[in-house]
Amino acid sequence: MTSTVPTPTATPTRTIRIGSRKSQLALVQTYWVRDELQKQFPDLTFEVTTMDTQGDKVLDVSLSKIGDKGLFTQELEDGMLQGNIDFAVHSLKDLPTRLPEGLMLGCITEREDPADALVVHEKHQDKQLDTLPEGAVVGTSSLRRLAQLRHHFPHLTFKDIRGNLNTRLRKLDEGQYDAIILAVAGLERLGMGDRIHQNIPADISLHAVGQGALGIECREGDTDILNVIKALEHSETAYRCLAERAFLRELEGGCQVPIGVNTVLDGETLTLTGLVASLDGQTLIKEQIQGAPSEAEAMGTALAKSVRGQGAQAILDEINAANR
Ligand SMILES: NCc1[nH]cc(CCC(=O)O)c1CC(=O)O
Repeated sequence: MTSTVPTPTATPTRTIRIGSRKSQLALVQTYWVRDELQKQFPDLTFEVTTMDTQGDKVLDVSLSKIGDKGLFTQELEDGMLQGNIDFAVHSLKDLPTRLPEGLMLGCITEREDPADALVVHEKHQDKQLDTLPEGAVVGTSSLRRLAQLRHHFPHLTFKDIRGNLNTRLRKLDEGQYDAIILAVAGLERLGMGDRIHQNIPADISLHAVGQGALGIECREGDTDILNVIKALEHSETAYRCLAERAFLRELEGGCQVPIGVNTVLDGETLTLTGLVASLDGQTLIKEQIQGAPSEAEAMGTALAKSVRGQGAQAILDEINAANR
């Protein structure tokens, strides 16, 4: 007797595995990416895998002391290289400018407001950065924010702060700080935009490279995955962030350094402003370059070389020597 077993002919629907950190902000961002992709690719199945990274585990050490070599990304990157996940969603700001061999930045999504925000304790509701009292304690763990704010507001005292957004807000509300500085984008994404007390203007403090955008990292040359994630690419944000990342890549030597940027894309003209600050806020070296968006990365590199010649190299040498 013969039995006929039907051979499956249709290719099974592929499940695409997305990697994410577990923080509330990371999950909001990752689920946004998943939902947007699901709308565009209804036949694909997406699955989210969460992981703790070094940056989530080590909470008692200042960020500037541990440096930023993939602190928030390495476990996810190992997951991609081992084939356990297909791509990872990051805050672009947390993604190092040099990626491990075999991985690439496959997509940059539309940026939210990249500015920093002042969030104050309720007793300072009527205050702004320039009217906070002498000695008021401002929480930030970013050398970039520290140096620029120290420069403009020498009457303030700065104190390190770590932990996720909710932890930082709790420390502020408990009275451990008079005010803290956070990214506008993170607060907005978590539905806490009402905590933004002052949107810090670019002439006071330039934002971090990639701030406000998401970066999707994948295996180099994984065309199936690239074809999917590219659907979320926002070209204006991508040009701006590629210029910003090239500026940082050319300047950083491993340690966290106070570097700020601003970019504007107006028609076919991309303007990149870059700044390197000394830790004490005494010296700010700031320069600007303009060019075509297709030259974004070359512009970032050229601007970095230019600020180096204007004294940024001495600042970087000093920071690197102190960290050695
Ligand atoms: N390093 C932490 C981090 N990474 C991304 C954001 C906010 C969202 C963004 O900049 O895209 C934050 C928090 C903050 O700086 O306040």
